Amino acid sequence: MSDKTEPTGGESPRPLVRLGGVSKDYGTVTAVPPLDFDIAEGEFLALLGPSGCGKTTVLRMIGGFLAPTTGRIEIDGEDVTRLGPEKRRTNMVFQGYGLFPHMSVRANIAYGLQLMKRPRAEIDEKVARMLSLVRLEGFEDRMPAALSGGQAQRVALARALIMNPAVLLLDESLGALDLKLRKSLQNELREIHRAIGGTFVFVTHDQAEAMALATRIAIMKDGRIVQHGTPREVYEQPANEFVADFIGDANILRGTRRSGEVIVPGLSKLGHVDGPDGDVSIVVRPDAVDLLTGGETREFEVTGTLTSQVYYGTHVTFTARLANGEEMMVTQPTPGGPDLPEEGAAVRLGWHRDRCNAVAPE
Ligand SMILES: Nc1ncnc2c1ncn2[C@@H]1O[C@H](COP(=O)(O)OP(=O)(O)OP(=O)(O)O)[C@@H](O)[C@H]1O
Repeated sequence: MSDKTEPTGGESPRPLVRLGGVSKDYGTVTAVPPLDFDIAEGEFLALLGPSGCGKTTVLRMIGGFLAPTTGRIEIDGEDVTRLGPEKRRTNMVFQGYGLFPHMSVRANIAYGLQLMKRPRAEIDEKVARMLSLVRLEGFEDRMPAALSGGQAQRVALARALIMNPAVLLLDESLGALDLKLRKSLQNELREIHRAIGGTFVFVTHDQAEAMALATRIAIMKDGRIVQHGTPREVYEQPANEFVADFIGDANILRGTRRSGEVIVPGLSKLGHVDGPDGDVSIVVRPDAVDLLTGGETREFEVTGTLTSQVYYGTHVTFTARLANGEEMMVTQPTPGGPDLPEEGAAVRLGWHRDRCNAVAPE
């Protein structure tokens, strides 16, 4: 898997941000080894990965808050590698929002245009437009201390967007909010992205948030982008065990493949999936596994003992201990028919070949 996005032809969107061999060392520690990556105009890109994987470092280099150790950054065809944040057509929303506490909502939002000495009428008109975009009409005279977390976040967003940046950078900016507010702001952010058609780059370690917001997700590990694609692509076709495990829940069965047959120690012959001989891991999502109660068969099947069962109303989750001692997670829509098997019952589980992936083991 390459971490380079090559334009594939006339139809692919124009790259707006181009990172060419961009790396960052902190002293003797390489946080980001040389990275080649393009961000297309209009996309909502999530940089996703565990703590310390280098996502904030990449975001800050794009924004001009950190100078790369090597490489070149282009925005809209312009080499910005040596330009500071104020000279770039980027704008960053920080996690703590960074609102000026002694200024009203209106003054906070107007600040950038005021610095540029734009005419009063233009500022008033744009502030009004922003207040409407982030649904804060009527809040213009409030001071930041009198705002909720979600309102402060929206002011920070308006303050960044009023500058009409080519790229809006968001640094875990929903991180400080409670779950319910986060969800409603995720919806708003998505709507705002759609309404203005801008290019957003968002840093998060929360895979559910990345799935909810992004048009494309770049998954990072140890400073490298290990896979990028739409939320659906990275969920359904993870490139390796790390991605499978990081995005959603995954059952991972490690074994070997000979002439396409996958053999997992302790289990009988598992199934067939084309590919080269050698070590292989089969990744299957809990929602792809079926509990086989009748005579039905699947291309992949295992047997085990039901160890737990949780009823969630819309769906049920099971855990089964397989013959090799490993656990398998299963999620099923709540069946309307017969009773569910009891804990301790022998179960047969199976899935279709096109619902699993063979990936290289870690
Ligand atoms: N100023 C610094 N000096 C030395 N090392 C640093 C510095 N800033 C970051 N690092 C290291 O560089 C690596 C990448 O850090 P970075 O903040 O980009 O990760 P991250 O993925 O954004 O993590 P988090 O989600 O925890 O913010 C980490 O190992 C971190 O410890």
